[in-house]
Amino acid sequence: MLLHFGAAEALIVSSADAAREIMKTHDIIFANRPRSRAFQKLLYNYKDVGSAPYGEEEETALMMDEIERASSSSSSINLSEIFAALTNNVVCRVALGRKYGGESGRRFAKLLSEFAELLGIFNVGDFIPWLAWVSHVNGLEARMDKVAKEFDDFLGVVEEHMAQQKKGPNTDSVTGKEQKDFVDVLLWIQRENLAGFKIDRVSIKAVILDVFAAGTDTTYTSLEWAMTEILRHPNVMKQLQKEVREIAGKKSDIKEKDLEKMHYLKSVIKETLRLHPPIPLLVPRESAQDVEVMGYNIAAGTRVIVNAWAIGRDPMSWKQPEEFIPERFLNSSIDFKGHDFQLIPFGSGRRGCPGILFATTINEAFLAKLVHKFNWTLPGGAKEKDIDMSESIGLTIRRKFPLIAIADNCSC
Ligand code: HEM
Repeated sequence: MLLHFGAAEALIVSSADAAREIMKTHDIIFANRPRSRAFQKLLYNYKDVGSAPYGEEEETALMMDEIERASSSSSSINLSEIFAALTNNVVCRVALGRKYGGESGRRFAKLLSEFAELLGIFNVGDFIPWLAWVSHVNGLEARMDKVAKEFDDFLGVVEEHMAQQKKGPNTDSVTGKEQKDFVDVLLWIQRENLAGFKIDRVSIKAVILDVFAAGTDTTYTSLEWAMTEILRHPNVMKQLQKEVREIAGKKSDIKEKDLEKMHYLKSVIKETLRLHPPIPLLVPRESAQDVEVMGYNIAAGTRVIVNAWAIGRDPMSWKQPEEFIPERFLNSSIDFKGHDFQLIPFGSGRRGCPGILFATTINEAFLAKLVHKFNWTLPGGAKEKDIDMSESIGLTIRRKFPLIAIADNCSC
Protein backbone atom coordinates (compact mmCIF):
# COMPACT_ATOMS: atom_id res chain seq x y z
CA MET A 1 0.00 0.00 0.00
CA LEU A 2 1.43 3.42 -0.98
CA LEU A 3 0.48 6.37 1.23
CA HIS A 4 1.23 10.06 0.76
CA PHE A 5 2.38 11.79 3.96
CA GLY A 6 2.74 15.39 2.83
CA ALA A 7 5.77 15.56 0.53
CA ALA A 8 6.87 12.02 1.39
CA GLU A 9 5.62 8.77 -0.11
CA ALA A 10 5.45 5.81 2.24
CA LEU A 11 5.15 2.19 1.22
CA ILE A 12 3.44 0.07 3.89
CA VAL A 13 4.52 -3.56 3.83
CA SER A 14 2.15 -5.95 5.60
CA SER A 15 2.87 -9.39 4.16
CA ALA A 16 5.76 -11.81 4.55
CA ASP A 17 6.26 -11.96 0.75
CA ALA A 18 6.52 -8.19 0.38
CA ALA A 19 8.86 -7.99 3.41
CA ARG A 20 11.12 -10.60 1.75
CA GLU A 21 11.20 -8.48 -1.44
CA ILE A 22 12.24 -5.37 0.51
CA MET A 23 14.68 -6.86 3.03
CA LYS A 24 16.17 -9.68 0.95
CA THR A 25 15.70 -9.32 -2.82
CA HIS A 26 16.22 -5.54 -2.84
CA ASP A 27 17.99 -5.26 0.51
CA ILE A 28 20.76 -2.98 -0.75
CA ILE A 29 18.29 -0.53 -2.33
CA PHE A 30 16.28 -0.28 0.89
CA ALA A 31 19.25 -0.12 3.26
CA ASN A 32 18.91 3.64 3.89
CA ARG A 33 17.02 5.11 6.82
CA PRO A 34 14.85 8.16 6.12
CA ARG A 35 15.88 11.42 7.80
CA SER A 36 13.77 12.46 10.74
CA ARG A 37 14.20 15.47 13.01
CA ALA A 38 14.08 13.29 16.14
CA PHE A 39 16.72 10.86 14.87
CA GLN A 40 18.90 13.78 13.76
CA LYS A 41 18.64 15.57 17.10
CA LEU A 42 18.75 12.61 19.42
CA LEU A 43 21.25 10.36 17.64
CA TYR A 44 24.13 12.75 17.01
CA ASN A 45 23.11 13.68 13.51
CA TYR A 46 22.91 10.04 12.31
CA LYS A 47 26.45 9.06 13.32
CA ASP A 48 25.04 5.80 14.65
CA VAL A 49 25.46 2.07 13.90
CA GLY A 50 26.16 -0.64 16.38
CA SER A 51 26.55 -3.93 18.15
CA ALA A 52 27.46 -4.88 21.71
CA PRO A 53 28.95 -7.54 23.96
CA TYR A 54 27.00 -8.64 27.04
CA GLY A 55 27.25 -9.86 30.65
CA GLU A 56 24.04 -9.96 32.59
CA GLU A 57 24.61 -12.48 35.38
CA GLU A 58 25.34 -10.14 38.26
CA GLU A 59 22.44 -7.84 37.47
CA THR A 60 20.06 -10.79 37.18
CA ALA A 61 21.20 -12.01 40.60
CA LEU A 62 20.48 -8.57 42.14
CA MET A 63 16.97 -8.53 40.66
CA MET A 64 16.34 -12.07 41.88
CA ASP A 65 17.31 -10.96 45.40
CA GLU A 66 14.81 -8.12 45.18
CA ILE A 67 12.03 -10.52 44.14
CA GLU A 68 13.06 -12.93 46.89
CA ARG A 69 12.67 -10.17 49.52
CA ALA A 70 9.21 -9.25 48.21
CA SER A 71 8.16 -12.90 48.08
CA SER A 72 9.03 -13.46 51.74
CA SER A 73 6.39 -10.86 52.71
CA SER A 74 3.99 -11.84 49.86
CA SER A 75 4.13 -8.22 48.65
CA SER A 76 3.08 -7.27 45.14
CA ILE A 77 5.99 -6.83 42.76
CA ASN A 78 6.09 -4.27 39.98
CA LEU A 79 7.61 -6.52 37.35
CA SER A 80 7.68 -3.75 34.75
CA GLU A 81 9.96 -1.73 37.01
CA ILE A 82 12.19 -4.74 37.68
CA PHE A 83 12.53 -5.53 33.97
CA ALA A 84 13.29 -1.90 33.09
CA ALA A 85 15.94 -1.64 35.84
CA LEU A 86 17.51 -4.94 34.82
CA THR A 87 17.90 -4.05 31.15
CA ASN A 88 19.04 -0.48 31.91
CA ASN A 89 21.65 -1.72 34.35
CA VAL A 90 22.93 -4.46 32.04
CA VAL A 91 23.20 -2.08 29.09
CA CYS A 92 24.81 0.65 31.25
CA ARG A 93 27.41 -1.73 32.63
CA VAL A 94 28.20 -3.26 29.28
CA ALA A 95 28.32 0.02 27.42
CA LEU A 96 29.71 2.44 29.99
CA GLY A 97 31.27 0.18 32.59
CA ARG A 98 29.01 1.55 35.33
CA LYS A 99 25.39 1.75 36.30
CA TYR A 100 23.35 4.58 37.69
CA GLY A 101 21.72 3.92 41.05
CA GLY A 102 19.48 6.05 43.28
CA GLU A 103 18.42 9.48 42.02
CA SER A 104 20.68 9.46 38.94
CA GLY A 105 19.36 5.97 38.08
CA ARG A 106 15.79 7.24 38.19
CA ARG A 107 16.76 10.27 36.08
CA PHE A 108 18.46 8.02 33.56
CA ALA A 109 15.43 5.67 33.33
CA LYS A 110 13.10 8.67 32.83
CA LEU A 111 15.42 10.08 30.21
CA LEU A 112 15.46 6.78 28.31
CA SER A 113 11.70 6.57 28.37
CA GLU A 114 11.33 10.14 27.08
CA PHE A 115 13.98 9.43 24.44
CA ALA A 116 12.03 6.39 23.14
CA GLU A 117 8.80 8.37 23.12
CA LEU A 118 10.38 11.23 21.13
CA LEU A 119 11.82 8.86 18.52
CA GLY A 120 8.29 7.52 17.91
CA ILE A 121 6.45 10.86 17.83
CA PHE A 122 4.93 12.01 14.51
CA ASN A 123 6.73 15.21 13.50
CA VAL A 124 4.82 16.94 10.75
CA GLY A 125 7.97 18.74 9.46
CA ASP A 126 9.49 15.37 8.47
CA PHE A 127 6.72 14.94 5.92
CA ILE A 128 5.74 18.53 5.01
CA PRO A 129 8.99 20.54 5.23
CA TRP A 130 7.33 23.98 5.17
CA LEU A 131 5.42 22.99 8.34
CA ALA A 132 8.68 22.36 10.24
CA TRP A 133 7.92 25.47 12.35
CA VAL A 134 5.07 23.56 14.05
CA SER A 135 7.50 21.60 16.22
CA HIS A 136 8.97 24.91 17.47
CA VAL A 137 5.52 26.12 18.49
CA ASN A 138 4.20 22.91 20.07
CA GLY A 139 7.35 22.44 22.18
CA LEU A 140 8.60 19.28 20.42
CA GLU A 141 11.84 20.92 19.28
CA ALA A 142 12.56 22.18 22.81
CA ARG A 143 11.87 18.72 24.29
CA MET A 144 14.24 17.12 21.78
CA ASP A 145 16.95 19.70 22.56
CA LYS A 146 16.56 19.09 26.29
CA VAL A 147 16.75 15.30 26.00
CA ALA A 148 19.70 15.44 23.56
CA LYS A 149 21.57 17.75 25.97
CA GLU A 150 20.87 15.56 29.01
CA PHE A 151 22.04 12.48 27.15
CA ASP A 152 25.17 14.26 26.05
CA ASP A 153 25.89 15.04 29.71
CA PHE A 154 25.48 11.37 30.62
CA LEU A 155 27.81 10.44 27.80
CA GLY A 156 30.51 12.65 29.28
CA VAL A 157 31.62 9.22 30.47
CA VAL A 158 33.36 8.85 27.06
CA GLU A 159 35.70 11.72 27.95
CA GLU A 160 36.24 10.15 31.39
CA HIS A 161 37.28 6.90 29.68
CA MET A 162 39.72 8.79 27.47
CA ALA A 163 41.27 10.46 30.50
CA GLN A 164 41.46 7.12 32.34
CA GLN A 165 43.13 5.43 29.38
CA LYS A 166 45.85 8.09 29.35
CA LYS A 167 46.63 7.13 32.96
CA GLY A 168 46.89 3.42 32.08
CA PRO A 169 44.60 0.35 32.03
CA ASN A 170 41.51 0.37 34.26
CA THR A 171 41.88 -2.57 36.65
CA ASP A 172 39.43 -4.20 39.04
CA SER A 173 40.44 -3.36 42.62
CA VAL A 174 39.66 -6.92 43.82
CA THR A 175 40.81 -9.21 40.99
CA GLY A 176 43.46 -6.89 39.52
CA LYS A 177 42.17 -7.82 36.06
CA GLU A 178 41.87 -5.21 33.33
CA GLN A 179 38.25 -4.12 32.86
CA LYS A 180 36.96 -3.31 29.39
CA ASP A 181 33.54 -2.04 28.50
CA PHE A 182 32.07 -1.05 25.14
CA VAL A 183 33.49 2.49 25.32
CA ASP A 184 37.00 1.07 25.93
CA VAL A 185 36.61 -1.21 22.92
CA LEU A 186 35.46 1.66 20.69
CA LEU A 187 38.31 3.88 21.88
CA TRP A 188 40.76 1.09 21.18
CA ILE A 189 39.33 0.68 17.64
CA GLN A 190 39.68 4.46 17.23
CA ARG A 191 43.26 4.52 18.55
CA GLU A 192 44.47 1.60 16.45
CA ASN A 193 42.52 2.83 13.40
CA LEU A 194 41.00 -0.66 13.04
CA ALA A 195 37.78 0.46 11.37
CA GLY A 196 39.65 1.58 8.26
CA PHE A 197 38.05 5.03 8.55
CA LYS A 198 38.30 7.84 11.07
CA ILE A 199 36.05 7.49 14.11
CA ASP A 200 35.64 10.70 16.09
CA ARG A 201 34.46 11.18 19.67
CA VAL A 202 30.96 12.17 18.56
CA SER A 203 30.64 8.95 16.54
CA ILE A 204 31.60 6.96 19.62
CA LYS A 205 28.91 8.72 21.62
CA ALA A 206 26.41 8.07 18.83
CA VAL A 207 27.17 4.34 18.79
CA ILE A 208 26.77 4.16 22.57
CA LEU A 209 23.51 6.01 22.34
CA ASP A 210 22.42 3.60 19.61
CA VAL A 211 22.85 0.72 22.00
CA PHE A 212 20.70 2.50 24.59
CA ALA A 213 18.08 3.61 22.08
CA ALA A 214 17.78 0.26 20.39
CA GLY A 215 18.64 -2.11 23.21
CA THR A 216 16.99 -1.17 26.49
CA ASP A 217 13.30 -0.48 25.83
CA THR A 218 13.01 -3.28 23.29
CA THR A 219 14.55 -5.91 25.54
CA TYR A 220 12.56 -4.95 28.61
CA THR A 221 9.35 -4.67 26.57
CA SER A 222 9.69 -8.22 25.29
CA LEU A 223 10.31 -9.50 28.83
CA GLU A 224 7.26 -7.61 30.04
CA TRP A 225 5.00 -9.04 27.32
CA ALA A 226 6.41 -12.55 27.78
CA MET A 227 5.62 -12.52 31.50
CA THR A 228 2.20 -10.98 30.81
CA GLU A 229 1.29 -13.79 28.40
CA ILE A 230 2.61 -16.46 30.74
CA LEU A 231 0.53 -15.07 33.59
CA ARG A 232 -2.52 -14.98 31.31
CA HIS A 233 -1.99 -18.63 30.29
CA PRO A 234 -1.53 -20.84 33.37
CA ASN A 235 -1.09 -23.92 31.16
CA VAL A 236 1.93 -22.25 29.50
CA MET A 237 3.31 -21.26 32.93
CA LYS A 238 2.99 -24.88 34.10
CA GLN A 239 4.65 -26.31 31.01
CA LEU A 240 7.47 -23.76 31.18
CA GLN A 241 8.10 -24.37 34.89
CA LYS A 242 8.15 -28.11 34.26
CA GLU A 243 10.78 -27.76 31.53
CA VAL A 244 12.98 -25.28 33.41
CA ARG A 245 12.80 -27.16 36.71
CA GLU A 246 13.53 -30.53 35.06
CA ILE A 247 16.57 -29.20 33.21
CA ALA A 248 17.96 -26.88 35.91
CA GLY A 249 17.04 -29.12 38.86
CA LYS A 250 18.04 -27.67 42.24
CA LYS A 251 20.80 -25.48 40.82
CA SER A 252 20.76 -21.93 42.10
CA ASP A 253 22.12 -20.69 38.81
CA ILE A 254 20.98 -21.50 35.28
CA LYS A 255 23.80 -21.57 32.78
CA GLU A 256 23.81 -20.97 29.04
CA LYS A 257 24.19 -24.68 28.32
CA ASP A 258 20.99 -25.33 30.32
CA LEU A 259 19.17 -22.66 28.31
CA GLU A 260 20.19 -24.38 25.07
CA LYS A 261 18.06 -27.38 26.05
CA MET A 262 14.99 -25.32 26.97
CA HIS A 263 13.03 -25.55 23.73
CA TYR A 264 9.70 -24.61 25.28
CA LEU A 265 11.27 -21.46 26.77
CA LYS A 266 12.57 -20.48 23.33
CA SER A 267 9.11 -21.12 21.86
CA VAL A 268 7.51 -18.89 24.51
CA ILE A 269 9.88 -16.07 23.54
CA LYS A 270 9.23 -16.54 19.81
CA GLU A 271 5.46 -16.57 20.38
CA THR A 272 5.75 -13.40 22.48
CA LEU A 273 7.71 -11.62 19.75
CA ARG A 274 5.21 -12.81 17.11
CA LEU A 275 2.25 -11.27 18.95
CA HIS A 276 4.06 -8.33 20.54
CA PRO A 277 7.00 -7.21 18.37
CA PRO A 278 8.47 -4.42 20.55
CA ILE A 279 8.89 -2.20 17.46
CA PRO A 280 5.72 -3.14 15.57
CA LEU A 281 6.54 -1.02 12.48
CA LEU A 282 10.26 -1.81 12.67
CA VAL A 283 12.61 1.08 11.90
CA PRO A 284 11.75 2.83 8.60
CA ARG A 285 13.82 2.27 5.48
CA GLU A 286 14.11 4.42 2.35
CA SER A 287 14.71 3.40 -1.27
CA ALA A 288 18.00 4.66 -2.68
CA GLN A 289 16.83 4.37 -6.32
CA ASP A 290 13.75 3.59 -8.43
CA VAL A 291 12.88 -0.09 -8.17
CA GLU A 292 10.12 -2.52 -9.14
CA VAL A 293 8.66 -4.50 -6.24
CA MET A 294 6.04 -7.19 -6.93
CA GLY A 295 5.03 -5.49 -10.18
CA TYR A 296 4.79 -1.96 -8.68
CA ASN A 297 7.18 0.87 -9.49
CA ILE A 298 8.60 2.40 -6.33
CA ALA A 299 10.31 5.79 -6.71
CA ALA A 300 13.68 6.63 -5.18
CA GLY A 301 13.26 8.27 -1.77
CA THR A 302 10.09 6.35 -0.84
CA ARG A 303 9.85 5.49 2.85
CA VAL A 304 9.16 1.86 3.64
CA ILE A 305 7.32 0.91 6.78
CA VAL A 306 7.28 -2.83 7.46
CA ASN A 307 4.33 -3.81 9.64
CA ALA A 308 5.83 -6.72 11.60
CA TRP A 309 2.80 -6.68 13.91
CA ALA A 310 0.38 -7.43 11.03
CA ILE A 311 2.78 -9.96 9.48
CA GLY A 312 2.98 -11.82 12.80
CA ARG A 313 -0.81 -12.09 12.91
CA ASP A 314 -1.41 -12.85 9.23
CA PRO A 315 -3.84 -15.81 8.94
CA MET A 316 -2.08 -16.74 5.66
CA SER A 317 1.01 -17.64 7.72
CA TRP A 318 -0.38 -18.58 11.13
CA LYS A 319 -3.19 -20.83 12.41
CA GLN A 320 -5.24 -19.18 15.19
CA PRO A 321 -3.06 -16.08 14.75
CA GLU A 322 -4.53 -14.13 17.68
CA GLU A 323 -3.94 -16.94 20.19
CA PHE A 324 -0.82 -17.31 22.35
CA ILE A 325 0.31 -20.86 21.50
CA PRO A 326 4.08 -21.38 22.02
CA GLU A 327 3.66 -25.06 20.97
CA ARG A 328 3.39 -23.90 17.35
CA PHE A 329 7.18 -23.41 17.37
CA LEU A 330 8.14 -26.72 19.00
CA ASN A 331 8.41 -28.72 15.80
CA SER A 332 9.04 -25.83 13.49
CA SER A 333 12.27 -24.39 12.14
CA ILE A 334 10.81 -20.86 12.02
CA ASP A 335 13.08 -18.43 13.84
CA PHE A 336 13.31 -14.66 14.28
CA LYS A 337 16.85 -14.31 12.92
CA GLY A 338 15.65 -12.69 9.71
CA HIS A 339 15.37 -15.67 7.33
CA ASP A 340 11.69 -16.43 7.94
CA PHE A 341 9.75 -13.40 6.82
CA GLN A 342 6.56 -14.33 8.65
CA LEU A 343 8.46 -13.64 11.92
CA ILE A 344 10.63 -10.51 11.73
CA PRO A 345 10.54 -8.67 15.08
CA PHE A 346 14.27 -7.90 14.61
CA GLY A 347 13.96 -6.92 10.95
CA SER A 348 16.24 -8.58 8.42
CA GLY A 349 19.07 -8.02 5.97
CA ARG A 350 21.97 -5.60 6.23
CA ARG A 351 20.03 -3.18 8.48
CA GLY A 352 18.60 -6.00 10.63
CA CYS A 353 19.07 -5.81 14.40
CA PRO A 354 22.65 -6.54 15.54
CA GLY A 355 21.44 -7.03 19.14
CA ILE A 356 19.46 -10.29 18.71
CA LEU A 357 21.94 -12.38 20.67
CA PHE A 358 22.22 -9.80 23.44
CA ALA A 359 18.44 -9.48 23.80
CA THR A 360 17.65 -13.20 23.63
CA THR A 361 20.37 -14.06 26.14
CA ILE A 362 18.93 -11.62 28.70
CA ASN A 363 15.33 -12.63 28.00
CA GLU A 364 15.92 -16.38 28.15
CA ALA A 365 18.12 -16.22 31.25
CA PHE A 366 15.84 -13.96 33.28
CA LEU A 367 12.57 -15.63 32.29
CA ALA A 368 14.00 -19.06 33.11
CA LYS A 369 15.14 -17.82 36.53
CA LEU A 370 11.78 -16.23 37.31
CA VAL A 371 9.80 -19.41 36.70
CA HIS A 372 12.47 -21.72 38.11
CA LYS A 373 12.52 -20.17 41.53
CA PHE A 374 9.02 -18.77 41.98
CA ASN A 375 5.37 -19.60 41.54
CA TRP A 376 3.39 -16.58 40.40
CA THR A 377 -0.09 -15.26 41.08
CA LEU A 378 -1.96 -12.04 40.42
CA PRO A 379 -2.61 -9.61 43.27
CA GLY A 380 -6.00 -9.30 44.99
CA GLY A 381 -7.22 -12.65 43.68
CA ALA A 382 -7.40 -11.21 40.11
CA LYS A 383 -8.04 -13.69 37.32
CA GLU A 384 -5.97 -14.09 34.15
CA LYS A 385 -8.66 -12.41 32.04
CA ASP A 386 -8.43 -9.32 34.30
CA ILE A 387 -4.91 -8.48 33.10
CA ASP A 388 -5.10 -5.18 31.26
CA MET A 389 -3.52 -5.56 27.81
CA SER A 390 -3.56 -1.85 26.82
CA GLU A 391 -0.49 -0.64 24.96
CA SER A 392 1.53 2.59 25.25
CA ILE A 393 2.46 4.80 22.29
CA GLY A 394 5.97 5.41 20.90
CA LEU A 395 8.52 3.64 18.72
CA THR A 396 8.43 0.67 21.11
CA ILE A 397 5.04 -0.55 22.27
CA ARG A 398 5.08 -1.35 25.96
CA ARG A 399 2.31 -2.20 28.39
CA LYS A 400 0.35 0.95 29.20
CA PHE A 401 0.07 -0.06 32.86
CA PRO A 402 2.78 -1.80 34.87
CA LEU A 403 2.66 -5.55 35.28
CA ILE A 404 2.12 -6.42 38.95
CA ALA A 405 2.34 -9.96 40.34
CA ILE A 406 3.08 -11.87 43.53
CA ALA A 407 5.97 -14.32 43.77
CA ASP A 408 5.91 -17.35 46.00
CA ASN A 409 9.29 -18.96 46.61
CA CYS A 410 9.09 -22.48 45.24
CA SER A 411 10.21 -25.22 47.59
CA CYS A 412 10.37 -27.68 44.67
C1 HEM B 1 13.89 -7.75 21.88
C2 HEM B 1 14.82 -6.83 21.66
C3 HEM B 1 15.04 -6.11 20.35
C4 HEM B 1 14.21 -5.96 19.27
C5 HEM B 1 12.80 -6.50 19.07
C6 HEM B 1 14.94 -5.18 18.29
C7 HEM B 1 14.43 -4.82 17.05
C8 HEM B 1 15.12 -4.09 16.10
C9 HEM B 1 14.58 -3.73 14.80
C10 HEM B 1 13.21 -4.10 14.29
C11 HEM B 1 15.53 -3.03 14.16
C12 HEM B 1 15.44 -2.47 12.71
C13 HEM B 1 15.77 -3.62 11.77
C14 HEM B 1 15.56 -3.38 10.30
O1 HEM B 1 15.42 -2.24 9.85
O2 HEM B 1 15.54 -4.38 9.56
C15 HEM B 1 16.66 -2.91 15.05
C16 HEM B 1 17.83 -2.24 14.74
C17 HEM B 1 18.86 -2.10 15.62
N1 HEM B 1 19.00 -2.71 16.85
FE1 HEM B 1 17.64 -3.88 17.77
N2 HEM B 1 16.17 -4.86 18.77
C18 HEM B 1 16.29 -5.42 20.03
C19 HEM B 1 17.38 -5.36 20.86
C20 HEM B 1 18.55 -4.73 20.55
C21 HEM B 1 19.71 -4.68 21.41
C22 HEM B 1 19.80 -5.36 22.78
C23 HEM B 1 20.65 -3.91 20.78
C24 HEM B 1 22.05 -3.53 21.19
C25 HEM B 1 22.66 -3.98 22.23
C26 HEM B 1 20.08 -3.49 19.52
C27 HEM B 1 20.73 -2.70 18.61
C28 HEM B 1 20.19 -2.31 17.39
C29 HEM B 1 20.86 -1.40 16.47
C30 HEM B 1 22.20 -0.71 16.69
C31 HEM B 1 20.03 -1.28 15.36
C32 HEM B 1 20.27 -0.42 14.11
C33 HEM B 1 20.89 -1.26 13.03
C34 HEM B 1 21.06 -0.47 11.74
O3 HEM B 1 20.37 0.52 11.52
O4 HEM B 1 21.91 -0.89 10.93
N3 HEM B 1 18.81 -4.00 19.41
N4 HEM B 1 16.39 -3.57 16.21
